[in-house]
Amino acid sequence: MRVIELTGGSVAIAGRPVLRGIDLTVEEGEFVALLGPNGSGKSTLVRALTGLRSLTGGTLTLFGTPFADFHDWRRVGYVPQRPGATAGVPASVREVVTAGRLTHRRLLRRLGRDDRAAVDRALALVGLAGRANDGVAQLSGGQQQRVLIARALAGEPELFFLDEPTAGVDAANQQALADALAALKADGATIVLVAHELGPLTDLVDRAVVLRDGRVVHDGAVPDDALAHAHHHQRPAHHDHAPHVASPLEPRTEERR
Ligand SMILES: Nc1ncnc2c1ncn2[C@@H]1O[C@H](COP(=O)(O)OP(=O)(O)OP(=O)(O)O)[C@@H](O)[C@H]1O
Repeated sequence: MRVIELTGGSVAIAGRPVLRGIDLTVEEGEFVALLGPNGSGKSTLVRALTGLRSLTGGTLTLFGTPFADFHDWRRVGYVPQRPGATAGVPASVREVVTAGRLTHRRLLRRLGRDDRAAVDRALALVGLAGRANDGVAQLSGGQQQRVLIARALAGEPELFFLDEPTAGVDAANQQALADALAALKADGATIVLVAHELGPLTDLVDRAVVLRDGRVVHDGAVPDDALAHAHHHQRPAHHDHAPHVASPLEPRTEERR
């Protein structure tokens, strides 16, 4: 099944073209790496694919459904860019991860056995089962990133977007992430991941799509320069104002509005 089909996808921000006619198809079970220099449009593409940013041109179908008719966001998980989003939040690791179940619960229904099992599985997948009752603020940046990944995993997504989950994350945490994504992939999930260098994720990647200046300049094997060595990665200022991660306790549905 074709999970993502974007044809001629364009986005302009404040009149400036940021994505210019992107064609991208992703099949069920594929692991696609989105690569490209700073400002090439990777995050904007992920936001467009998750409905956080409207396309100004082109057509998009998700799971074979035209975007305008697609409402099954429970099937989609998203881990935004911006490590440290959990810093200073007085919540336990388990509480943050449990927030990932909100779209599965009816309003005011208490957590059920399925919810708790999914939370436990997600915590185990990212290797944080032993830290469930610790405050998130006590964890390192890399571990906090894993908490956000576990929160998205708790929703048991079939299509999973991660925006630079390895940026600024140490080797041990990168390996933990690679293990979690390998397990998710083995379960048949479709994964789209933004990265600068792939490091321990390299072997999981089926296809690399490279953006430059809002266009796809490569779609195929992973290019050599993306394999391991670090690029100097300057985070542009606009990421400090990312509108969609006000709090890790915010339900995913609200992140999408
Ligand atoms: N909210 C915004 N307001 C204004 N310009 C924006 C906004 N979001 C993105 N842009 C611009 O769109 C272009 C693409 O940005 P985007 O974040 O998608 O690139 P990226 O490839 O993800 O870069 P990075 O690797 O730095 O995250 C950049 O020139 C950026 O400045």
